[in-house]
Amino acid sequence: MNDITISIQDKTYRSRHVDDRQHQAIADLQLGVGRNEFVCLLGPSGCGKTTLLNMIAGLDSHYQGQIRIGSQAATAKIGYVFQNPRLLPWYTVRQNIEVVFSQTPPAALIDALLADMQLSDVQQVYPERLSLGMQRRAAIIRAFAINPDILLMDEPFVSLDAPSARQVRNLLYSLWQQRPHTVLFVSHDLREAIALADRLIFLSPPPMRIVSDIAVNIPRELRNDEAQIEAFREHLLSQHPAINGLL
Ligand SMILES: Nc1ncnc2c1ncn2[C@@H]1O[C@H](COP(=O)(O)OP(=O)(O)OP(=O)(O)O)[C@@H](O)[C@H]1O
Repeated sequence: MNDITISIQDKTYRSRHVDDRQHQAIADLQLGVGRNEFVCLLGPSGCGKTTLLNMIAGLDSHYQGQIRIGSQAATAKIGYVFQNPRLLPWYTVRQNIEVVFSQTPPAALIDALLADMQLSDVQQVYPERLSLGMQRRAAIIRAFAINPDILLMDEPFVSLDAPSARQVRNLLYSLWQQRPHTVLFVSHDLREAIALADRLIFLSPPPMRIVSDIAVNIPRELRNDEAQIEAFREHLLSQHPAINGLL
């Protein structure tokens, strides 16, 4: 059974300016995501990936179509990790996680997540003193802490150097294996997407549609093995040459 069922007939941005220009961002997009599936969305810059995540998160309801999360869309809990970590500078790392709870924050869970993401030692530090990689890890903890029905991640490793991106990616992957969640993850990096995903969804330039939907069959214990990732990538690109133009 799908955890997310997306059926968008049309998402058009209408300019409020006098010339009333329109931009059709999404047309006829159908996508189902299974429970605890990790799905990566890949497509050219500006194709509409963030637009789609915002629609799933309920931040944008101006479209024709339906997005169903679990059995009842209205009460779904959404965790959203943005491109920018968006930590509050006047709160410590721990307070930035606790702030998402309207009632008493679950201290033991937060302790465990801080340990899993290797941030226990800096939990009382303010974000400006952290590296960008650490800030990203704190943002990931904040999203996991609410135990969301759906976890949306919009290029959460963008602008990290390669070793930091690899470290955060590996920590995220082991966190997700311990605490499975349904994830929609936007990436521009095919190797990163192959290392993380159960499925890769390749998207067209606007109006955005699904071009290819490809299962990644590399066993979980081999996702750290760069040779495996590279071999899968080369095979994928040779079988689906059109994908080259979408990255
Ligand atoms: N509020 C808006 N009004 C008008 N057009 C918009 C608005 N927001 C986004 N767009 C346009 O919709 C298209 C899709 O934008 P979106 O940010 O969703 O793309 P994206 O695939 O996430 O891009 P990137 O990979 O660069 O982050 C772009 O052409 C963008 O200019």
